[in-house]
Amino acid sequence: MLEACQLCYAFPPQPPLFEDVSLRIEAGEWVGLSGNSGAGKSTLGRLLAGYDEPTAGRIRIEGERFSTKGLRPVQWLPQSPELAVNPRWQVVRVLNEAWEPPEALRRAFGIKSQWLNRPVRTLSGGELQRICVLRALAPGVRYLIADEISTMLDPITQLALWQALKAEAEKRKLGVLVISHDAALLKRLCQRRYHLENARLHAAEHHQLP
Ligand SMILES: Nc1ncnc2c1ncn2[C@@H]1O[C@H](COP(=O)(O)OP(=O)(O)OP(=O)(O)O)[C@@H](O)[C@H]1O
Repeated sequence: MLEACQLCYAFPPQPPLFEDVSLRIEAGEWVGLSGNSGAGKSTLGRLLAGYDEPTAGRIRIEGERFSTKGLRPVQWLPQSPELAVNPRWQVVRVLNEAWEPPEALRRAFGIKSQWLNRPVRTLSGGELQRICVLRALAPGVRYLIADEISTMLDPITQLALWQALKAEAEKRKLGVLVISHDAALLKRLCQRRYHLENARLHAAEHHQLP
């Protein structure tokens, strides 16, 4: 289980973004996170992945601290994938940075072989997002923070991405935190949902998958 206990965080001199924020994600569980723009969802995602330190509170996997050196067990997938890659690298180098995804998985994520030898900067945002999602599924990764990852995709590609990710996450018992403004998407994908508001996390009503 990925567990965050009583997290506090602020960007001084702004008022605290979080006060006593706690959440847990079980292995294999999909949890939703909503909140108004600026509420702090991405900041929370970065804290969970270990990119920043909370000013108070703790983040543990199975009760243990985890290393943020090398491959992170918690992967944060940001809304803007171009910020997470070296634009001069070829697509294949980015995709294979932590592991070599098999061809069947490349197909499942809609990644075309003809992209592989192109420079990353020549991909569209939606194409690059799929590369980054598959790159993050390296063995050893246990939790994903999917931060608005499908916003830039058309509805059909969006559905295909979530289906591919769902299938792979189930196979590997990955826990996933889906951050989105799309309430219908969160209801469809997530067993439990939280809403971030006024520095606190509120549990939304329980929702069974259809
Ligand atoms: N490095 C920083 N320095 C100062 N303020 C920051 C920094 N990063 C984020 N903020 C501020 O913290 C607040 C929360 O930002 P964050 O990106 O976490 O919000 P969000 O809920 O993900 O928003 P959105 O839905 O618009 O993506 C915002 O008011 C933002 O301007």
